[in-house]
Amino acid sequence: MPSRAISAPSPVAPPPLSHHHDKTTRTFPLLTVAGAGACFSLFITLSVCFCKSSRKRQPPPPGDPSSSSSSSHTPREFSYSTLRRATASFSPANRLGQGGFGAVFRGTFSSGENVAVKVMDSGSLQGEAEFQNELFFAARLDSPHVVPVIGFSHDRKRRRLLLVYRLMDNGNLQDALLHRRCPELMDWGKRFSVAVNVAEGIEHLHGLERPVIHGDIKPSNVLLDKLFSAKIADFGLARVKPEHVEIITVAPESNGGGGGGGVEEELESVITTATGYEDFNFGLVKQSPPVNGSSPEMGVAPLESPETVVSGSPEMGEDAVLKKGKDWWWKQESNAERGKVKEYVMQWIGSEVKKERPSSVDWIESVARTASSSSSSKKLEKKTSKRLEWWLSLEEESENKKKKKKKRRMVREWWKDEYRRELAKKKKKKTLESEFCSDDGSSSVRRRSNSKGSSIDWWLDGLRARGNSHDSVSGEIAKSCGISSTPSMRGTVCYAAPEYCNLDNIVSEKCDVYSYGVLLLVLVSGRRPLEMTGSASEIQRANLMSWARKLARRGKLVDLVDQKLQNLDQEQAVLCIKVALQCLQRLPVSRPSMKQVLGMLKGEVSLP
Ligand SMILES: Nc1ncnc2c1ncn2[C@@H]1O[C@H](COP(=O)(O)OP(=O)(O)OP(=O)(O)O)[C@@H](O)[C@H]1O
Repeated sequence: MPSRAISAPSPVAPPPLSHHHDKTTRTFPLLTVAGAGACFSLFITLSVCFCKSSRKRQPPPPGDPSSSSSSSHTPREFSYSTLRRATASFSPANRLGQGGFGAVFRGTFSSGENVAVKVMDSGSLQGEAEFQNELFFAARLDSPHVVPVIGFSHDRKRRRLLLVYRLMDNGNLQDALLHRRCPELMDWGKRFSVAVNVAEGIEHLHGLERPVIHGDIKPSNVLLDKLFSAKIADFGLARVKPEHVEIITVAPESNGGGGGGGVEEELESVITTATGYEDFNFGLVKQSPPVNGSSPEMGVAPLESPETVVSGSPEMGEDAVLKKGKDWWWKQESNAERGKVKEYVMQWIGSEVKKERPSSVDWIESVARTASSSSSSKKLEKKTSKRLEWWLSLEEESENKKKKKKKRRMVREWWKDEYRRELAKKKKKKTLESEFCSDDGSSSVRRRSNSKGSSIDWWLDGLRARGNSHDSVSGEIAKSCGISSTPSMRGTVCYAAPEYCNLDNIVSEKCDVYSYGVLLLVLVSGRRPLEMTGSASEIQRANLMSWARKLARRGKLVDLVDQKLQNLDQEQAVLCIKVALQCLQRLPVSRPSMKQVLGMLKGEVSLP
C-alpha cells in the first residue's frame, strides 16, 4: 500500500528529505495552476479597475462649462519676469490696444510663440472680477471662434494681474473695419464670413449644456486672425446662464400690449417713440422718460446719477460702485469716442424731447403770451397769471410726488439688494469652508482668506491649491466668487439690449442676439451705431438702428449697404440687414435664437 510505503520507509527508501522532495514534486503542478489562476484573476480585476478609472477621467464633451472637471485649455501660470521679457518690458512699441481695465501688449516667448498680454490693475475690483471671469471661461470654452486664453500671471509686488491670449494678428474688428479700413474687409465675401464666424461663435456659447451669455458682443471684442477669421474675445462680462431665467413674454404697457413682435410692430413702437430712448437702449432712462418735457439735461440725468448704478455684484459692494464713478455705465467702444458720442446723445435726446412735447414752462409761457395779446384788460391778465401760478404749483406738486415715489422705490431696491448680498455672503462663506478647508478646518487657504491679502490673492491661491490639474479653474471656485452669475457691468452703450440695461437684471441669450444685430448692421454698412458727421442731412442716418428701421419701412434697405464694398452680393447683404432687424426687436422673445440667425444667414432657414 502506498501509504504504508510512505510511513515505513525501507532501507532503500529515500531519506526524509527525498521524501519531502517527492511530495513537493507532486504538489508543484497544483501550486503552479493555483498561482496562475490567482495571477489571472488579479490581472482581470486590475484591468477592470483601470478601465473604470480611465472612463471616469475621460474629459466631458468639449466646452461644457457646467462640468467642474472639464478643461479644454488649462491656463498656465507665467512668472511676471517671463511676460516682461516677452513684451520687452511692456514697451509702448508693443502696445496693441487699451481696454477698460488695462493695456494689451504684443509679446513673443523664447519658443517663438506670439501672444497678447493684457495688464490689469488689480486695485480695481471690476478688473479683478474680469480677470477671474476670463480664467473661468478660458478653461471651458473650446471653439475655433473664441480667442484662446493661454495663461495668467499675478505679480503681488506690483499688484498686477496679467492675462495671456493667443495673438490675433489683425487686431479687433472695430479697428480693422472702421479705422484702418483694411482692404480685406472691403470685400463682401470676407465681411460676410466675419458675420458668419461671429454668429457661429455665439451659437457655440449658447448651445452649451449650460449656455454661456457673452454679455458684451461688439466689434472691438471680435478679433481677427491672420486670415481675417473672426473670434470672440473678452469674457469679462460673460456668465453661465442662470437656470431660472424666463424671457418676458408680455409687452410693456407702452407698447400697447401684445408682444407678438414682428418687424412691423417693432417699427411702430420704435419709430413712434419719438424720444428715441429705445433706439439708444437707455434702459435706465427708459424707466422714467421725461414726459413732462424736461430739458435735455434732465432727460439724461438719470444715467449719470450714481443712484441708478445699483447693479454691482454682491461682491463689489457700494464702494466699488462709487469707485467707478458716474460714468461707469458709459462703456464705449473706445475711450476717445466717449465724450463725443455722449455729448451727441445728450443733444439728440434733448432735441427730440423738445420736438415731441413742449416743456410745461414753454407751454405756459405761450398760453400767457396768447392770453396777454388776446385780452387787453388787466383783469384778465391778472386772472390768467393767477391760473398760471396755480398750474405751476400743481406741476411742482406732482413732480415732488414723483420724486418721492422714485426715492422710495430706490430705497426698497437698495434694501432688497442688501438682503440678497447678505444671503450671498453667507452662502459664499459656507461654500468656501467646505471647498478649501481640511476636515480640521486648518487649511492655509482658509487662513489666507482671513488674512489681509486681497480677494484676488485668495482666489488665485484657491486656483493654485488645485494645481495644474484639469479642474484648476473649476466651476465651484467661480461660483463661490459669484463671477459667473452676478454681472457687475452691463455691456456697451448702443450694443446692449434694452432689457440688459434695465435694473431687473433679466439676462438671457437674447441679449447677445440683440448685440449681434447691431454688429451685423455695422458690418453691412461700415458705420458705427452712432455716427455724426456734422451735416444736418446726416441726422436721420446718425442712429444706425433707427435708420435701418426707417429704410425697412420704405423698402429701401439696400441704401444701408456700404458703398465702398467690392464683389457685393446685394441679396445677401439685404438678407443680413433683415436678420439684424429681427435680432433688434425690443422684446427678447421676438428675437430669433442664435441658431436660427445662423440658419437664416446660411440660407437654411427662411426669414419669418
Ligand atoms: N489676443 C489679442 N490679439 C491681438 N490684439 C488684442 C488681443 N486682445 C486684445 N487685443 C487688442 O487690445 C485691445 C484692448 O483689448 P481689451 O479686451 O482689453 O479691451 P476692449 O475689449 O477693447 O475694451 P473693454 O475691456 O472696455 O471691453 C483690443 O481692442 C484689441 O485691439
